[in-house]
Amino acid sequence: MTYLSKVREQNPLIHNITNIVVTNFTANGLLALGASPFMADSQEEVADVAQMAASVVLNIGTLNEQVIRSMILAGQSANVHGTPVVLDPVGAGATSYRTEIVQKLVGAISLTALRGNVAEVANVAGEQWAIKGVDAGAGDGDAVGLAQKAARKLGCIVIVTGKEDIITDGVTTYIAANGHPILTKVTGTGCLLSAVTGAFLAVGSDSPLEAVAEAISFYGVAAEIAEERTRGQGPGSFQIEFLNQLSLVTPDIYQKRSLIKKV
Ligand SMILES: Nc1ncnc2c1ncn2[C@@H]1O[C@H](COP(=O)(O)OP(=O)(O)O)[C@@H](O)[C@H]1O
Ligand SMILES: Cc1ncsc1CCOP(=O)(O)O
Ligand SMILES: [Mg+2]
Repeated sequence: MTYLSKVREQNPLIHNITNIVVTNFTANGLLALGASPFMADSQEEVADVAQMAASVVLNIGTLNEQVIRSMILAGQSANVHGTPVVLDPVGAGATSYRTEIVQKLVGAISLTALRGNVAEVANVAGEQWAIKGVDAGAGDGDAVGLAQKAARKLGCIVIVTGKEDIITDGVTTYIAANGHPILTKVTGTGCLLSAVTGAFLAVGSDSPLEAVAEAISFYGVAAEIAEERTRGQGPGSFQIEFLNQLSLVTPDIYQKRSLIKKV
């Protein structure tokens, strides 16, 4: 059985503390997938929401001091209850504030997975890489080596996304090749992927690395099909069709199209 079918069967509750740019898109993407989104960031309730959730996804896209406190409360509540925690370090390294806050979060919370572009993951792991705002800058270093090093250093699964996606726990590494560059023309596709990773982890406690690898590969397959169906129409049509495909891609279609390999 695929983790995709488990997500659709179990409809896991995903607690998101995310940014103001992508909140609606993330909630709709999780619903399309078959998960149950809960966006909650008040300090007064985040520990309770994290306790009832099957997974907690923290995203630093639009930070403020209140939200940081909420992330720590939610993350620690998840840790106490053995609930997976995913961190998306949006823009880490773009400003010294973001760099400092990410270090505070990784010091206070035990992460299950970290998902970012190569520049963000490099910054979290204390390595050098160019960054441009919330996007990875130019760079042609060893992304696989960087991901593995980051996973070992942080003690969690690391997902580095880009043209190809790298998924590693520092020992076993997968490379996923599905996807399409048009994903970079829709804001929040990285953020939604971090939330989708949370949904697969929620049903994948038997084998978290394989659940994450499937999440990433599935997402790329859905994007490819959406692009094929909206070719020439631009990112707006793609965005809508992508949501459709998150709900329509079956385990069978996924398995036929998935291009993922262990390296
Ligand atoms: N050049 C590319 N070709 C194909 N897919 C891409 C490309 N760049 C990014 N993606 C895909 O876009 C999604 C978001 O990744 P990315 O752009 O790295 O994250 P972020 O938006 O957080 O910077 C992932 O599914 C990734 O595989
Ligand atoms: C544009 C922007 N600015 C702050 S958060 C954000 C969204 C980033 O989303 P993603 O990393 O998924 O492209
Ligand atoms: Mg991002």
